[in-house]
Amino acid sequence: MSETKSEVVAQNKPQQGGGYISISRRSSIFKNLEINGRVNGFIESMRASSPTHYSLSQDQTSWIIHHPSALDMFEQIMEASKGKKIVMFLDYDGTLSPIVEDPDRAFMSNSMRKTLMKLARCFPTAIVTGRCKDKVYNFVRLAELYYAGSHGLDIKGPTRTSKYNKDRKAETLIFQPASQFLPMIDQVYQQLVDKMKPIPGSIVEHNKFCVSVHFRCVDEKKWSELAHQVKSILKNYPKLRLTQGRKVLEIRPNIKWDKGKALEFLLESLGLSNCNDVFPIYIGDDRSDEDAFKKLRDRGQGFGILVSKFPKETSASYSLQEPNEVMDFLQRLVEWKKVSLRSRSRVLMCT
Ligand SMILES: O=P(O)(O)OC[C@H]1O[C@H](O[C@H]2O[C@H](CO)[C@@H](O)[C@H](O)[C@H]2O)[C@H](O)[C@@H](O)[C@@H]1O
Repeated sequence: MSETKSEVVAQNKPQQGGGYISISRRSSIFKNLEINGRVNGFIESMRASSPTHYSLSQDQTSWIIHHPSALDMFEQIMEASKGKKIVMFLDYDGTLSPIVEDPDRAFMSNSMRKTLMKLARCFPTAIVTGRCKDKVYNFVRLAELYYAGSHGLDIKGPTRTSKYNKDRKAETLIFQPASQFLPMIDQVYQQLVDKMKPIPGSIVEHNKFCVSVHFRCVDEKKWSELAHQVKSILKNYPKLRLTQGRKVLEIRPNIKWDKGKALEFLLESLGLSNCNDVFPIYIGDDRSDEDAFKKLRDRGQGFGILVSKFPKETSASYSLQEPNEVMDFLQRLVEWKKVSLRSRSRVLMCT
């Protein structure tokens, strides 16, 4: 897939705050783009995809003002949700499980699993991930959740009945808007595996409707070779597109479908799409989650929470620093629900 300069710029500063590069860092990236051309720009963007440090306290302060901690703002958030149906959308890597070097070992803690189980008893809950749906299911192992794998290209409803799907037949909800891409994705996966063999540390992961090329463990000196190889394959597949996540290049079908669309589809499946009283909360850490954050802003419903220790450009309203804080937030939601149910039943008993 040939890439023009403006496309590279667009990847560095995705639409509507989809980028993950701090303001000061971004301007230096733009300078680099102009001086060194598109290869360096792409490499800068790869470097910025998963920052490990941050130094400018000025940006840090403005970040906290504009994206306060969802834990600190818990009461205000709950006040805003009053009388509305909360629906939970959760990304997996970096949100429910900590980022680790080996993608096959990104396990979720047992306490996170218990929290999710309780959460799903209180609110409809979906996992929305770039991973293959079955792989993420093996990590989460909760049949009462909705799963949207491959960036929302592979959606499946709960297989265990819960309060929210008891009227539906198990496994009725299945949606795969890009099934015609399966053979192409298989082909590209094979080619990528071959091309990545000489690059130590690279990992090619088959995510069913998408492919991930990981460079977290690749020496930075080899990044441009890796990017070059990926692009040389993709130029023969104009129906695929290249996006970036945290130290990962993602190859996806070039169709108008993303995590935001998946969120909308799931709300529709729950019969909540046209309700004014729905309050979706989306928690995620990666660039692809921005599509969902933006969707919530556009709908004027609920809000997004970005999981990040570092200031990033985002359409999310609040922040949490890491998966442990996500778990605290989810536990508080469960407690809040219990208390509000108890006080409602007390009111009913008194009337
Ligand atoms: O949408 P997500 O659930 O966030 O999936 C995006 C990618 O997540 C995984 O990679 C990331 O986590 C790995 C394990 O912690 C880490 O090694 C890697 O550097 C991260 O990018 C997953 O393996 C990818 O396939 C997903 O595309």
